[in-house]
Amino acid sequence: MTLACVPCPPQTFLAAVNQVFPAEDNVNKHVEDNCSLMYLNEATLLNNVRVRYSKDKIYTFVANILIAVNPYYDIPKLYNPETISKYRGRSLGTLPPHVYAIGPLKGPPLLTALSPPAADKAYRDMKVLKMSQSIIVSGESGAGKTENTKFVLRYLTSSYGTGQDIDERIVEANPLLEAFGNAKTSKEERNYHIFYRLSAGASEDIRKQFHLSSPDTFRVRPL
Ligand SMILES: Nc1ncnc2c1ncn2[C@@H]1O[C@H](COP(=O)(O)OP(=O)(O)OP(=O)(O)O)[C@@H](O)[C@H]1O
Repeated sequence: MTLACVPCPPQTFLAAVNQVFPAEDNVNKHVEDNCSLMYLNEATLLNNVRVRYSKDKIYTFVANILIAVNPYYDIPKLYNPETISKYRGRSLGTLPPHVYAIGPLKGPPLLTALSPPAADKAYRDMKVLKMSQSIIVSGESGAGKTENTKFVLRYLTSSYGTGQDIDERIVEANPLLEAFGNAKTSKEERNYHIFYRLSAGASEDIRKQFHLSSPDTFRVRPL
């Protein structure tokens, strides 16, 4: 299903009864948490996210999961320092859904889902429960996972950090860490990206030690 950027004009369809689900009369009404929808089904959930997105409200809760729609443009003031301080230490649900609060679709819309609602809750749970916390960020390619992860890092380091540029350092290390997990399996490339980075960037000594040549000359036997 493709979500439109603006609410579509009402249309009439003929459908079998078992394909029809209840919805509120006012299709432009939206709620901050999909669980608060009077009728919860795939269509009402997607409509809620769509209506919110058309108003630049790209974040929506589903209980303690956060859905984010990639806006593909900078929404003014959404991530500025004032917004960061507004969310600091605030319980989940007391402020509108935001990646700073918790744990997130476009062009056609793309969705990223973060669980648990991310940043502030993860930090407070770490302090209170004295346990390491994980934030799961999931979504299709281009959904905004990397961007939202950066927002979370920036939020945590500017709210609770020591003032060093630790967020930049983590963000800069990201492509390198991703290279250990990403591999393309087309005919031209059959290894993890880190291998090509290593063969491209290694000094002469390292190349000799690991028997590496230029990445362009690397071939593996076809499976
Ligand atoms: N919240 C946002 N505000 C503005 N632009 C955004 C936002 N989220 C994503 N984008 C835009 O969408 C692009 C793609 O997002 P991103 O790289 O985070 O996707 P991804 O889910 O990590 O993709 P992949 O899985 O392919 O790495 C970004 O480069 C940025 O231009």
